[in-house]
Amino acid sequence: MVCGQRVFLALGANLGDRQGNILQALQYLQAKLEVVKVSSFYETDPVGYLDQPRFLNAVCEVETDLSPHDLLRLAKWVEQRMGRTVTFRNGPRPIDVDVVLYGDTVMDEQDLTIPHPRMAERAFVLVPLAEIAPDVVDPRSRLTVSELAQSVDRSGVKKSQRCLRFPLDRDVQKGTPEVPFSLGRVGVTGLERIIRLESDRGTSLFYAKMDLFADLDGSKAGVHMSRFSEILEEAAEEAAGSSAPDIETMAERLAFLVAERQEALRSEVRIRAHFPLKKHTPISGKLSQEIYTFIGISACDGKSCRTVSGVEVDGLTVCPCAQDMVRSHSKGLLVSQGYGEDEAERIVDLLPLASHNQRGKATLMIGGAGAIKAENLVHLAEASMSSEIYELLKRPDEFFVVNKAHTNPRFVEDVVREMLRNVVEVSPDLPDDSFVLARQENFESIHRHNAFAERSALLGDLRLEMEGLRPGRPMSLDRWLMGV
Ligand SMILES: Nc1ncnc2c1ncn2[C@@H]1O[C@H](COP(=O)(O)OP(=O)(O)OP(=O)(O)O)[C@@H](O)[C@H]1O
Ligand SMILES: Nc1nc2c(c(=O)[nH]1)N=C(CO)CN2
Repeated sequence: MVCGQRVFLALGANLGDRQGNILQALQYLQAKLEVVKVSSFYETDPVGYLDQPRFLNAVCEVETDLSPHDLLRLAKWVEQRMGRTVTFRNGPRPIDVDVVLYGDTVMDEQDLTIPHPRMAERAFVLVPLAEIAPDVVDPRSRLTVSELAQSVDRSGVKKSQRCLRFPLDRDVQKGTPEVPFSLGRVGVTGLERIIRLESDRGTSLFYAKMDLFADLDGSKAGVHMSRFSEILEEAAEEAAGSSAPDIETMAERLAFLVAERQEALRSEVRIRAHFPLKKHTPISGKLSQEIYTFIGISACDGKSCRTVSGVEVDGLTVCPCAQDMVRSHSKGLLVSQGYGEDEAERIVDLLPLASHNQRGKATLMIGGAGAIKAENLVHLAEASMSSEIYELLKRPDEFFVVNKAHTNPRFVEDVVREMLRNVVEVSPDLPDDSFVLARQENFESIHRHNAFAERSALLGDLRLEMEGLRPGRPMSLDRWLMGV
């Protein structure tokens, strides 16, 4: 096929589930070509042989490498696959697929004529065709489709809504709920989207997973779940279509939209996306690309939002406990070999000591006005583990990582405390009511289970606690988002 050819097929059905048949035919066609546009469906009076049920007609534009004959073969296969039997010309059928236009090709062969020989007289072809391709020129008459459509009687062709009719004697959702509880979060989870965010390289596309929720009043049973997710989908489309400066701003925009569309008192949006950041390896200075998970969470009451930015970062942790046992053991060995106590102590202080180590996942989130950006949080979280890790490590880099990790043995608790300290120390300018969450999960190498630690609190409380001025007060992410 010559590139840029516009190819159009006409579809018609007047037996069985006509709408279902056209949709099914479109699905079968896509086994071998790409359907790029489909017209509305039209209810049409039968033409040619009149004593038969009314037709449903549509036209689609397709993109294909198939030759005209292969396209005809595909059309015939679809007709036969859908149970069309040989009847008579213009007779009733579950589906008819005709090749209407194939670019500017004009051909007259025994089994194939292009443009379709009766196209110019058929309103049931021209009206849907004019809807999706008014300016396309019929290479035989040199008239545009819209001109051809003007010159036929269109009275027997009526646009029809695609619908599924079924007897609806009551609308369950319209009643009051049987149990009048209000619900905190109703919505969709795991919605996958490509989002646009501004990065240092301009606007980039990122793969993201989102959860979108609105609260639901106890008197409101009237929300159809499908309608609900439809609105959320629409809101997600709208907000995901335009770029945002960062993931938390994207979450905030979506939260506003959801609250507005759902007329909800409260909405909540959570987004996670994978971000590539460039890092230099520690010794050889090679550039490597590291993938981090950025998190944006926002809760909105229709007027204002509470927004959190966060990161999930992989790193390395070395177990202090096992290292301490290795130390005692090594010292004992030295003493048994005739070294004095003090000397043995100095030697084990000097030499690197083995321990078990594992990959760990640090999560660090900050919420509130002027919060630290996810890109910066990455470094605070990485610096809190025994060592950061790299995708690319030349041998001196590898030694650096192993040595650094064994010089900084840390339990999960240590990592969380380090993160909290880092946040408190680097952000003296953030308000006391900022939210901080630090979490560490270690995928233990000597167990099948993981080790876990977490703390979340208001920054002001962490400041006092670090000074020893007040015992720890917890604040959960959910409560902070709720403004409780
Ligand atoms: N452009 C075309 N698209 C589809 N079939 C075509 C075309 N040109 C010629 N034909 C030939 O017409 C034959 C009959 O087609 P089909 O069974 O669809 O006829 P019909 O739907 O009863 O009437 P009509 O061709 O007027 O729509 C096909 O087997 C095919 O070889
Ligand atoms: N309204 C309408 N009439 C027809 C149709 C059709 O698709 N719609 N197809 C025919 C044979 O191709 C004959 N007559």
